[in-house]
Amino acid sequence: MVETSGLPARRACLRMLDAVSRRGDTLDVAFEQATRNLRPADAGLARAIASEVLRWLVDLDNAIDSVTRQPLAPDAKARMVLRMMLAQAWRLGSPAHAIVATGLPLLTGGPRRLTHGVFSTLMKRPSALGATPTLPAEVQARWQDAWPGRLPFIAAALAEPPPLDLTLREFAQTADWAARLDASVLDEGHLRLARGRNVTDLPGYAEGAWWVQDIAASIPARLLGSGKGRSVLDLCAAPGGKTMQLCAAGWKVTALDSSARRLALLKDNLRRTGLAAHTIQADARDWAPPLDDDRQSHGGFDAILLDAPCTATGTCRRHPDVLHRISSRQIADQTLLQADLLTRARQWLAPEGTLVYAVCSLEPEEGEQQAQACVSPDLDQGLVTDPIRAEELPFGLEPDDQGWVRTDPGMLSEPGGMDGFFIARFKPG
Ligand SMILES: C[S@@+](CC[C@H](N)C(=O)[O-])C[C@H]1O[C@@H](n2cnc3c(N)ncnc32)[C@H](O)[C@@H]1O
Repeated sequence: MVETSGLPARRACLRMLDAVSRRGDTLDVAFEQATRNLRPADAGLARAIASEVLRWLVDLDNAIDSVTRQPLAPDAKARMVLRMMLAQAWRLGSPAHAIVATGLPLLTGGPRRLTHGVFSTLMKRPSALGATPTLPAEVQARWQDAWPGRLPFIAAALAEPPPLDLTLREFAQTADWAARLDASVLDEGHLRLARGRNVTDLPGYAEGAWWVQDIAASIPARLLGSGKGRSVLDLCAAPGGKTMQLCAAGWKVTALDSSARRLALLKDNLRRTGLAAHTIQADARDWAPPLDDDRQSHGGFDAILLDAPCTATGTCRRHPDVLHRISSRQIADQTLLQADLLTRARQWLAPEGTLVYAVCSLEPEEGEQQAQACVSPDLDQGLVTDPIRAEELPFGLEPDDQGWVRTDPGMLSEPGGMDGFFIARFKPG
């Protein structure tokens, strides 16, 4: 049977949204599974529709509910298909006839007439989407509590997918690569390109002259400065954005990660960029550095970068699934893991060493509260803050009163925003 062109992309999109909303999968995992057999253009379209649905889900639902007499069940297939149809009309500018032709066939045996009726009614009205997406109630409550003054800016930043940021292997070539890539310079060694460009087709990709990395994600490794052959442990390293920064800055890098799949990506990245690190697949909670020749102790690393696993809510612009998947339970689970990893990292630091802790999360439990616990005077092997200075940060960002850094997606809004990160730097106390 010949399928309507464009239908495979919509089927894959529906599968992705199902995996995120029912199974709690990340959008990345759902994408990989649902688009395995699709042409790249169809896979890209499936992801674009799914991302817009997740970004605007509350507003799309409000529009749907405004024209149905009986609200559709929250998990009804017809509701998900309508969300996809409306996102294509209002966000991607697809023509209504194509949306109907590729939307209704997804509802075999389902309420096609009702779905068509709801869509047609809404198409006679102006778009129901404002300038800023409405956040899910739980997220709104959490962030209102944590960042009352910043919440409107964070929500506004969610309206559009982010631009494409690159970190360069050779900082000295910043101006050359900006010209070759038609990019703007965000900082020395960091470029920003308009979104929508195919990464692997860009000049410099094949020879590993750069890698994709949001400007906020580039800050933690920069705070360790130049390595000059000293040793650094990149404790949760894959897929290796920060490992590559550290290698390029002259550190002797040990890159550890528990995920074999992600560590394989890290190794591919090192091969492509011609950089070298010692890689280890291990759970950091079961691992210990090998002992020195005298077999008495490990002398400790000159630096440790702990870019800890987290809820990743700071990446909500590129991963809008976090708005719907992350609840207080996941925050609590990640917080325990981070505290464990911090306890171990502390023990592996040389007496004059530096530890940078980072999370791409907007939840204070994973950021400020972890840092506060690290500098508690009650701790054996406690740490003290090594305050981050304003001149170490790009774009006029300022550290807070404690010498820590908090970024959010509403910052740097003029050139297109940045991910939300918490970053602190410590020394042995
Ligand atoms: C935020 S990501 C790291 C991103 C990476 N630093 C980069 O810049 O590309 C967190 C990583 O922690 C790893 N991870 C999670 N739990 C771990 C554990 N117990 N031990 C070691 N690695 C772990 C995950 O596999 C994931 O790759």
